[in-house]
Amino acid sequence: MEQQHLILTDLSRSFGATKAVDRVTLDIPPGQFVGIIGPSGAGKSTMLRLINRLVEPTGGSIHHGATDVTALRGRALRQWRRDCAMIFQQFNLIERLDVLTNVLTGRLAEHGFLSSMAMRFSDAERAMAIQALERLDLVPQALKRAGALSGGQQQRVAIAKALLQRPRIMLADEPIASLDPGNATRVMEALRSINRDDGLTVLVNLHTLDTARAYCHRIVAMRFGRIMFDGTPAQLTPDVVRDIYGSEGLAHFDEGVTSTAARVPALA
Ligand SMILES: Nc1ncnc2c1ncn2[C@@H]1O[C@H](COP(=O)(O)OP(=O)(O)OP(=O)(O)O)[C@@H](O)[C@H]1O
Repeated sequence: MEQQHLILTDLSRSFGATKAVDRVTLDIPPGQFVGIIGPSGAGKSTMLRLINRLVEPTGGSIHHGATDVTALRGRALRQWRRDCAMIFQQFNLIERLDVLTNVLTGRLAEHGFLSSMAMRFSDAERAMAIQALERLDLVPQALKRAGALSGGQQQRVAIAKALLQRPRIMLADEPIASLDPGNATRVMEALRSINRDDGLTVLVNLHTLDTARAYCHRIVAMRFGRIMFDGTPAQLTPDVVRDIYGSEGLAHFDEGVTSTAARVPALA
């Protein structure tokens, strides 16, 4: 069951004349930690949204094992969205609710309409939520208002909430872009732990090459909607980086192979 590859074949999405994702083909084995890098507007976000069907493709296909993800409808589509949890740069928590309740909302997809409205959760679900908070070092914050937490803590709450879906794939769209380095490290460590300990496949969009190098088994670089590079961190040499970001982008990098925390500017 867990041995299913996620396979994108000629996956495309246009917005008017813009080819946001342009014939992307990727085979992602289960349990891989994949970093997606590339300049602003390269199509990274659209690709993750295509995978969990927040955005519909204009061409190509997505398969998970034998399942044609692009054809899923109704209940099967809802199940797919549970299988691939998504976390966002802006956390997407309900700030006025406490942390524990926010984490429990990760279970709402399993509930009927009425019990969702009443936010009624079982003891087993509460135990799951507390276990997730323990893993993410957030038990002391459990009864605090989510909006009162630091950005890094809020992102860890978002990860705990995502874990309550019991996903098989974790999609993370620039999860550390608005965090300071210390909090960014804790969030990346949390993603690494669920990848290693739970065997979840992780696909994470990143703006910083050094983070991608430090955490990912595989780096996929996009530009103009296309894949420019697909390989290991060691294969991502300065020449390859120049191809991905162009010479303008490269000027922001330390020429050493272990560059850089600089955000790469948009390339026209
Ligand atoms: N809903 C939309 N409507 C119109 N154009 C869109 C939409 N979503 C994305 N695009 C365009 O598609 C292209 C790819 O955008 P996308 O957000 O996927 O890139 P990205 O690599 O994630 O960029 P960033 O790093 O800045 O988030 C861009 O040109 C963007 O303007």
